[in-house]
Amino acid sequence: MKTLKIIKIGGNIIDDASSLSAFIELFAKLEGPKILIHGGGKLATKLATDLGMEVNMIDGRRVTNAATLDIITMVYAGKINKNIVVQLQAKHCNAIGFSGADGNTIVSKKRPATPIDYGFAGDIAQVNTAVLEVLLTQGVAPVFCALTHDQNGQLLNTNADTIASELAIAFANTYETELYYCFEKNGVLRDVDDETSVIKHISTENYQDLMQQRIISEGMLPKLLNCIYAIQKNVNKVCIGKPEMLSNPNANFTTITK
Ligand SMILES: Nc1ncnc2c1ncn2[C@@H]1O[C@H](COP(=O)(O)OP(=O)(O)O)[C@@H](O)[C@H]1O
Ligand SMILES: CC(=O)N[C@@H](CCC(=O)OP(=O)(O)O)C(=O)O
Repeated sequence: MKTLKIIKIGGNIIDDASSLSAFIELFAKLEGPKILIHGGGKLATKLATDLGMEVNMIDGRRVTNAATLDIITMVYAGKINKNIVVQLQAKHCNAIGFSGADGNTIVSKKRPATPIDYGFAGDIAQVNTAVLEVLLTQGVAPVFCALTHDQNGQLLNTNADTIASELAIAFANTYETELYYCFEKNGVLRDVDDETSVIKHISTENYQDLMQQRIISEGMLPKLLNCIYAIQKNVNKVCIGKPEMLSNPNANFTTITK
């Protein structure tokens, strides 16, 4: 079976021009089929705040009203997605930008309003891989932003970490899938301010202890839950760390195991 690399980059990499261009260079050089998923929550928060809009995050997830949905559509599907695609083209990596509506690739359901009303937030119901398979076999890299659709005309905000794990799971029958969460830290840290405190292995058995000890908080909460879910659903490899882990297996990063 061929290996498919599914790589997610977070807000702090996107926000920093030199980190982003270093990542783009690394991604462009990766051999074989690959998919990139980007977040951008940080930039959306900044723009919304600059416009005097209230930003409400609960457990690392954004409460998305109609005005917020407009902002994130412009930021995620527009500015960030196109900026990444154009930079990949400059490195001779052919790429195409996607939301879940494009090619009907990711269909989601609006999250129920109870117990917490997240507004226009979508939980993924279906991933359609056919269009993506065609691109992957042509050597084209799909680049996903954090938007899905309900097939009824509504875009929905979906956590980028979740999009990455659901894409990896959807391809797990046809490829050896490797899922990498790249962000600005070395991995999941025992002490968030100490880059040397990387937890090298997290398993489906010990992750709940880490949650209970509050070692995991904010954006790391949905990230780790997505990692655990992916490894349980037969994704072959799941890692969290700096982009260097993509080219250096000896780098310090976190691996999630069954
Ligand atoms: N134990 C931990 N190890 C590393 N980061 C953590 C931990 N707990 C919380 N975090 C926070 O989670 C953030 C990553 O989540 P998030 O802000 O959503 O980033 P991204 O945009 O990369 O997905 C880190 O920047 C860090 O502040
Ligand atoms: C529902 C939800 O929370 N969606 C996220 C989507 C963006 C994202 O995931 O960005 P990062 O990966 O950079 O955090 C949000 O709007 O913040």
